[in-house]
Amino acid sequence: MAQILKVAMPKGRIYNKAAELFRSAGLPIPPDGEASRKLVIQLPEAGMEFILAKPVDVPTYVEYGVADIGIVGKDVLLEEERDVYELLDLGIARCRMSIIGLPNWQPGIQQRVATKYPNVASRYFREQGQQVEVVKLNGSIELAPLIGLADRIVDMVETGQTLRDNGLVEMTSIFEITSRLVANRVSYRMKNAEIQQLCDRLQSVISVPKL
Ligand SMILES: Nc1ncnc2c1ncn2[C@@H]1O[C@H](COP(=O)(O)OP(=O)(O)OP(=O)(O)O)[C@@H](O)[C@H]1O
Ligand SMILES: O=P(O)(O)OC[C@H]1O[C@H](OP(=O)(O)OP(=O)(O)O)[C@H](O)[C@@H]1O
Repeated sequence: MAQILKVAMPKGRIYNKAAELFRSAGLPIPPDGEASRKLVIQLPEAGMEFILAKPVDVPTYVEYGVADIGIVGKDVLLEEERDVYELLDLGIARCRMSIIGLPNWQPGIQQRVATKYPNVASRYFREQGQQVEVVKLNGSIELAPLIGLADRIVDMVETGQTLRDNGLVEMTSIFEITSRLVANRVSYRMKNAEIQQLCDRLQSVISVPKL
């Protein structure tokens, strides 16, 4: 008998894009929660349960096995380094992670970088042999160079509008980011048929190659 698949879905900008993908693969998915504050939605007829999570927490729920699978940005996977299987590149919520600064930026003796991604930033600058102090912020990262908190930032660029509106420049793009389907290691074995079936259906409607 098929087992219920618990799916951790990120609230926010990925949700609707993921929901569209699921629907075009013929998989039912609840509306984006605007009408309701319900966080766990059961769809027994589809053999699924959806957990509506904060995006950064999705890999945590999957690693601990309270969700069998989840959808999450590659940026979060790189930052959180949770022990999960990355099964599919869904090709949605495409953007890039970049080093950004003021147009007149010059390397100083003490360099400070602000970001939502302190682990990714520290790794990147270490690999580049650059000594920088990394400051963690939780949003509006572009403020940091404008008001003198940091020389540069590591942040997401999608349309480039936020950079343009704040007179900042993209210096280097370090990763291409898309959303990924991830699985708990035990669930992947115990619910392999269900997970494989979901992957096959999603794979048939996405336009990027299997990882
Ligand atoms: N313009 C963008 N800026 C940031 N992330 C983007 C962008 N476009 C796509 N993404 C992807 O969407 C994911 C979720 O972003 P979203 O803003 O919904 O959540 P969040 O950054 O955790 O915000 P919040 O703290 O408000 O919940 C990111 O992890 C990234 O993979
Ligand atoms: O290139 P763009 O299309 O302008 O998108 C990039 C912006 O979007 C994200 O911010 P978000 O909207 O998530 O707000 P935040 O500052 O609270 O993180 C990101 O941190 C950039 O600021």
